[in-house]
Amino acid sequence: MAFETLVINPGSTSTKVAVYGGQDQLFQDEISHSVSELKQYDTIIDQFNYRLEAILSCLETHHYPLENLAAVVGRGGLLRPIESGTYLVTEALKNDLRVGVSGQHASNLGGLIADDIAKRQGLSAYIVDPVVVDELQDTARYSGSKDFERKSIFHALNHKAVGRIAAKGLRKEYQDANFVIAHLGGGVSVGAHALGKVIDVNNALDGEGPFSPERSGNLPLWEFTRKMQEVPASEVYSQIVGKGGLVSYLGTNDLREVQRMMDEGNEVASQVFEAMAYQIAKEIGAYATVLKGQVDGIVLTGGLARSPLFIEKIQQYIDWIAPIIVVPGEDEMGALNEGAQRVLDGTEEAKHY
Ligand SMILES: Nc1ncnc2c1ncn2[C@@H]1O[C@H](COP(=O)(O)OP(=O)(O)OP(=O)(O)O)[C@@H](O)[C@H]1O
Ligand SMILES: CCCC(=O)O
Repeated sequence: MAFETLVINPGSTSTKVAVYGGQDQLFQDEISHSVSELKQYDTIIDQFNYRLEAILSCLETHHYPLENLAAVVGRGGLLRPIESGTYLVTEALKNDLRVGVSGQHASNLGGLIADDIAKRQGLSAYIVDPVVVDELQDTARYSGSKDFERKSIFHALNHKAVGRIAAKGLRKEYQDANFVIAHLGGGVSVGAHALGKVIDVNNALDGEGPFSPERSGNLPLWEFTRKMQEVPASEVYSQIVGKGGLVSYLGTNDLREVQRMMDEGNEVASQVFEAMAYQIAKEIGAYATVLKGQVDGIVLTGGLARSPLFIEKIQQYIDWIAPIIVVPGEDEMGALNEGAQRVLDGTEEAKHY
């Protein structure tokens, strides 16, 4: 039996909506939210009704009857640290999404909107592998100061999905293999996957790891602290997430644009391109060390992995470590659906937050 699911993925400037029948996507839409529309709302949670109405009208445009649904699944959110899996949306989970217990993120709306639509049909709502999936080994939690503990915040949904794809390619189960997985998107997260657990990963929302299209990654801390005393508090975080990386060096978060600059002979663009590949490769080497060299494969995924030139640059540093598997782009919608399908068909039990 093919269960139909509604999948909701709120991002910072768009909401993706899709309906699946079993593994097949019946349709997908991306609703764009202009800066001026979003400016009306003080917080992400204040956008709830606006985004909900947009999703409902998208479903109407497709003449999709909500009665056909077996479940609704949303991307979520900055919750408390939890283990990987598909979670039933409960009151406790909704409450933590609303208050932003670990911070504000567009995906906090995923579970809340999924639950609202599910309730209308008397169905359950789920979230799958939110960004706070935490499987860190204890040694990885040390930051170097007793006042700060390292946190696991990364592109868990895509990491886990491509981990399963890579394992299948090696005719193994994900939980029987070791991978270094690098999600290369607007932000970058590189994780050590040991027998199905991400035992260490750079916190992609807090200035750890390599620089990326819009994030700074590690910075010289003392210099940063001094410099940031000169700017308003609201500006400080955006220097790490949003205005860092390619945006800071070249004024764009688009690697394709950077490659156009390089084609026109822009030397700075070429150097920044090289440096981003270098930092990512260095991080991959570090995580291979976390796995003590026992690496079945290195997976390169996300939007940047669509660039053969960028992949080639990284590859030249790391191809001695383990076979490289490139899974370009990401399929968060498919991964959310699969998480819900595993619960609907009884392969997995939904976890409770
Ligand atoms: N064909 C391509 N060639 C080169 N770069 C590409 C290509 N397609 C996408 N990119 C780059 O990938 C980056 C965006 O990746 P992606 O779409 O995975 O990120 P995102 O979803 O916005 O952010 P995140 O993954 O951090 O949530 C941009 O820099 C974009 O220019
Ligand atoms: C940290 C994972 C999510 C994001 O990049 O926004």
